[in-house]
Amino acid sequence: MESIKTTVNGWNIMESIKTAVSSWNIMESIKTTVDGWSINMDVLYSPSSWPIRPLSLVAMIIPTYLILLSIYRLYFHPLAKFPGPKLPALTGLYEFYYECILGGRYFEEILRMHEQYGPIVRIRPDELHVNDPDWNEPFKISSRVSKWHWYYRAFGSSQASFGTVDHELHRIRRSPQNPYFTVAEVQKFEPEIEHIVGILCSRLEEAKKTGEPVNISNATKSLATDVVTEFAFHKSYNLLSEPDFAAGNHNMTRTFALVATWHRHFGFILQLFEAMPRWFVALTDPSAVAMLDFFDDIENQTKALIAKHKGHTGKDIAADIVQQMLDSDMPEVEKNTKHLMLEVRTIVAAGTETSGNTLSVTIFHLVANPEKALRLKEELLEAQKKNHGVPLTYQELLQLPYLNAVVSEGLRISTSGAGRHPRINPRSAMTYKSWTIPAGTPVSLTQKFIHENPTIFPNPRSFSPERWVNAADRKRLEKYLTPFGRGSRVCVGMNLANAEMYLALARIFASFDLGLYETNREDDIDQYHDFIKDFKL
Ligand code: HEM
Repeated sequence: MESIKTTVNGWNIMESIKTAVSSWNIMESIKTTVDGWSINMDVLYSPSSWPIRPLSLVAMIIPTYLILLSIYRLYFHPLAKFPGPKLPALTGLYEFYYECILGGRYFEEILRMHEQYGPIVRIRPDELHVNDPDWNEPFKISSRVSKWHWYYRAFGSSQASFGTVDHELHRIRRSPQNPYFTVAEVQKFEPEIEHIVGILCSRLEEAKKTGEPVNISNATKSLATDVVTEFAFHKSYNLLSEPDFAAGNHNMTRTFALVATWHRHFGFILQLFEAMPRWFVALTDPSAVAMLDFFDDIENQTKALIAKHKGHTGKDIAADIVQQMLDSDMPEVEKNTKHLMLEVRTIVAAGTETSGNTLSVTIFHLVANPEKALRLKEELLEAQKKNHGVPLTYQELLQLPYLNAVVSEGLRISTSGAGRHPRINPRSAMTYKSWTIPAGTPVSLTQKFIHENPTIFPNPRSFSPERWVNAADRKRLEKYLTPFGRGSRVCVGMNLANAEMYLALARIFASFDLGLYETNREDDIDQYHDFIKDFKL
């Protein structure tokens, strides 16, 4: 055996291997670099038995490694003492099956685990989930928690505020956007929302004349897309004018949710899609092409706006979200085209299916409960009459108790983001009851579970605006109604989403009597998939 000269961090690797396989021939030495370390590594092989010896070494090492890893995860891992089934504690493949193979359905399995093991459960080898509506520690702003990169990379936006991991960096990226999304800014935008809602109403009017059914889900998602694109960069995509309400675009968003889940697990799927020729992507899924076209379009819009604002130094009211970020005190390094483009893409993507889905689910429940739709209509018409026939503004609509109750109940029952929201405290341990969650552990909560908790919201599957009408009840329940998330990562677009909801519901239900057409709750409304994949597949 030749001499071996390999030392990394003082540990003589090859000396150890030599001892272990001293009967083997060592024939060759190659020079390789690992993490910047130059290592003279001798390659082990026996020419007479190649490749049997290396293969048998691999065949020996892999099972040994897996057995040791399993023992570690089950008995010695810092999370080993937490309750939960053995399989998800052993391997992330358990979650992979529910998320990637079944398409975002792990939330149902997590709920089942809680039913069996209690309020805190180990749902992956390295992740805990808590189902307790009163536990807010990971969302307290003072906790300065991070997001979990592995989970949020699914959305391909770790450079945008949504997917930014670190709390402090998130503050730097988010603060410049906040002034653009205030209640006051949204109120200024009210005429544009009115205009876009008007387009939807005229499409409904046409359908009333022709008797054609309207796919309200695609219609409301088009409305949300038109509103958010008009709001962000004053160029409505005008999907409401598409004959089929741009059904392909909305399929594309659902495709994205599935691609995103695979991307979370493998980390390269989105880049792979982006690098593939379009014709090849079309072979796998035509709606994925639409997704890539959408990415390109947002990139082009952002570049055009950057060019338009070049040289502008004003700190006055921003003309669009790109100018808002360019004019802000955000460090220059954050103002590069890629970062701005990812922010715009995230804002548009986050503001379409969410608002559209909430609106269509709310409309469904009103139409499925005609007495509630009638109560809403009467409230709206009465208020309008008192206002001398002039339709109420957003601010005036906010004063209507039943409409308020309908919006709250719609937000509760739709919970358009069904997925979990993992947070990490990298600095210190978190405490849940008698449990100490080690620093650095991803711990998740799922808003949908709180919104459907029968002790807080009795009969949670029933659409009941009435539970919000009494002021004392509303005060007690509002604490648990957090469809827009919590803490420093709360939805930046919530004021816009609220304005859309109030204005669209008010105009639609004051003017139309809708009925259901080939729609049932089980197949068309209930949420079977994580995040935005709302329909049963
Ligand atoms: C009913 C409609 C909406 C719902 C239910 C909703 C829900 C949420 C939730 C739950 C989060 C937090 C996610 C997390 O913690 O991981 C969030 C964040 C976000 N939402 Fe919304 N959203 C809605 C509408 C909108 C709209 C209209 C926009 C854009 C105008 C928008 C843009 C965003 C962005 C950019 C974030 C990331 C915020 C950050 O981390 O700084 N959302 N949304």
